[in-house]
Amino acid sequence: MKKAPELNQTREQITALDKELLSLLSKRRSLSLDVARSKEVDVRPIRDTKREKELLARLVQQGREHGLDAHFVISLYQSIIEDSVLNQQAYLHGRANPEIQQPQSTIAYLGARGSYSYLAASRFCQRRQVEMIDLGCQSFDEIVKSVELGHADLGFLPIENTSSGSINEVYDVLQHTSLSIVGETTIEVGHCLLTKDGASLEDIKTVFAHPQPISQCSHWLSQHPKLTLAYCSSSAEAMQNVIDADDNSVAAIGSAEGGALYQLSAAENGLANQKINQSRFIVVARKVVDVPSQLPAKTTLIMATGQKPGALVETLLVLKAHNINMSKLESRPIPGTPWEEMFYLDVDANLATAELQQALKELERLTRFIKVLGCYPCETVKPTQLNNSQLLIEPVSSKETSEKSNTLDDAPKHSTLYRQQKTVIEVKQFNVGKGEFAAIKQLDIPMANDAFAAQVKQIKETGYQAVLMLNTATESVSLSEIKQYCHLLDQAGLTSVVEVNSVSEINDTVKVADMVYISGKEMYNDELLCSAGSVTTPVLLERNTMASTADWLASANKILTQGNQQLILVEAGVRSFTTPEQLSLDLAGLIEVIALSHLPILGNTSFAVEDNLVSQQAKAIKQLSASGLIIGNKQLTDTTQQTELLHQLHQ
Ligand SMILES: C=C(O[C@@H]1C=C(C(=O)O)C=C[C@H]1O)C(=O)O
Repeated sequence: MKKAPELNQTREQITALDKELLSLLSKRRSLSLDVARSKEVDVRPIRDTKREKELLARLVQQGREHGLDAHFVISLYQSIIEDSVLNQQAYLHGRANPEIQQPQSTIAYLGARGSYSYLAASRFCQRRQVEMIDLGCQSFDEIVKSVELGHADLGFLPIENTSSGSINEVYDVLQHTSLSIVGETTIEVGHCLLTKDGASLEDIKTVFAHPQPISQCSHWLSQHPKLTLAYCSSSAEAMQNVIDADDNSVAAIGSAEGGALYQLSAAENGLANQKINQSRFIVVARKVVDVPSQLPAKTTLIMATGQKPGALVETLLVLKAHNINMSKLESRPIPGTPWEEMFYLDVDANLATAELQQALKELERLTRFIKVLGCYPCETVKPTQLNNSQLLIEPVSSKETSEKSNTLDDAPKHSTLYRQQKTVIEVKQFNVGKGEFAAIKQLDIPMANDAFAAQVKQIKETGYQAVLMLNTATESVSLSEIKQYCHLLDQAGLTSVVEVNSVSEINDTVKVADMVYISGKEMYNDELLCSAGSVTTPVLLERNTMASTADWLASANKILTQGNQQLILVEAGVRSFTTPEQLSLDLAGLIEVIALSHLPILGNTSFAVEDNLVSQQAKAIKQLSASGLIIGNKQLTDTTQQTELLHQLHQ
C-alpha cells in the first residue's frame, strides 16, 4: 500500500496553492478593472451576460476535464463574477462622481466596530479603495444628523432584511431628511452565538442582542426557551457586554467576523430563520450623485397620493405606461395625519432618463407630495445561470409556446383565458414555464445521511434539477431530518421537493423545503389544498388516479384562489378499463390540460414498470410540450441509460 503523505507537508502545499489562487484572483480583478476602463471609453454596459454564459460553459467543460463538478465551478465563478461586476460599477461610479471618491471618508453607522453596519460600511469602502474613518452612532437619527451637519461624509442605514423585512424606523427617518441616497450595499448576515473562552451553548444563560437579530433568529430562540434575552442598541454593544461580563454564562448574537474583532468565538452558527439571511443598506450623503448610463440604476421616491379609491393604482399605471419596473413598494404612516400613508417606491430606472423624468412629471399631477430620495447604482448582481443544454455543451433548442390572447376575468384561475402568459416557476436550479425541460428524481425517505448524500451526488451528475422526497415509513419523518436532507440537496445544487399529507406537515415543511408535493390521494383534501394556497412556497399537485381532468383542475383552482400562484400540475397516470390494476399515462388528458392551462405540467412516470416504457413515456411527455418529468426511485437504475435519456430530453 502507498504510504500516506505527511499531513504537515500536504498542508504546506495547500497553503502555497491557496496563496497562488489569491494572487491569480487579484490579477483577474485588475484585468476586470481594465475592462471597465475600456467600457468607460466605448460607453458599453458593465454587465455582459452573453460573455458570462460563454465563459461559464467553457469553464464547466474545462472543470470536468479536471474532475471538478459543474455545480462547484458555476457557484465559484458566480461569486467571482459578482465581485468583478461590483468592482467595475464602483470604479465607473467613482469616476463620474469624484467627490465621493476621496482617499478618506468619515462614515456614520450604527453601533461600534464589529456591528453589521460596520461590516457593510467597510465592505463598501474597500471596494472603492477609500480609507474609512468610522463614526459609530447610537441611533438612526444620530447617523442622519452626523451627515447633515458635516461630521460624516456618508451614512449607512439598514433598510431591509430577508428574514425580518423592512426596517420601519429607517423609512421614517427618510421622510424628514435633506440627505440623498447615493448607494446601496447588501451583506450576508450570518448570525452566530458568540461566546468567550470557548464557552458552549450549555453554559449560556443570557443572550445579548439587538432587536433585529432577535426577530431574524426567532425560530432558533424559540427552540431554546431557557435562554434569557437582553436587548441592546447594536450587535457591537451585545459583544462588548459579553467581554465585560464576569463569567462565561453570557453570549451575544452577531457575525463571526464581528466576533473575531472582540476575540469571541462562534459556539453555534446558522441561527437565522432564513437560509439566505441578507441585509440591504442604503448610503446617504449631502449631495446627489450621477449614475453613468452603463450602470444598472435604481431610484427611490416617496409620495403621498390623494385619499380616493384607486389613487395608488393610478400612480402605478404611470410607471407601467413608461415601462418602468417597480422593485419595491412600502407604506408608512405620515406623522400627525392618522390613517394617511406615505409610499416608498424603488424603481429600476436612472433619474437622468427621459422616461423617468416624464413619469415624474405625470406623478406630480396625481400626488399630494412627491420627492426623489436618490438615484444610485443597483448592487444586486443576479447570477447568470446556464440552461441544461449549455451545461451539457449542446446547442439550445428554442421552443415557442402558443398563447391565446383573449382574457376573461371570470374564467377559472388555472386557464389560459384567465392568464395568457405561461406561469414561470424558478427555484434555484429548477425552472419551468420558460421552455426548458425539467427533470426531478424521486427518493424514498427516511434514509441514512451518508446513503442520501451519495445518491444525491449521483442524481446531480446524471442531470436532474430537483429531488422529490416521499415518505415511505409508517410514522412521519421528523422535521429536523427533512431539514438535513434539504440542506444536503441545497449543497449539491439541487432543489428540494417534499411530500405533505396534512395541514401541520405543510406548515412545517415550507420552512425547510424549496417546494411541496401533494400526491393524488390528497387531491380531494380541501383543507390541505386551502393551506397549500396560503403559503408562498411553490406547490406540485398530482392528479388522483381516478380523477377526471375537470376534478384535477378544480383542485388546482382551490389552491390558486387562496393566493399562491406558484402551482405545478403533475400527471401521474390513470386507471384504465382494460387493466385496472395497472396505471396508464393519459396522453389525451395531458394534451387537453396543456392547451387549457397556463400552469406548468410535469409527467410522473414512476408508475411505469419497465425501464423501456419509462424512456418512451418520458419522450412522449416532452413531445407534448409538458414542462418536465418525475422519474421514480426504482426506475432507470442504469446510470448511463438515465444520463442519456436526460441528455436527449434536455436538447
Ligand atoms: C469583465 C467583464 O465584465 C463583466 C464581468 C465579467 C467577468 O468577470 O468575467 C464578464 C462579463 C461582464 O458581465 C467583461 O465584459 O469581460
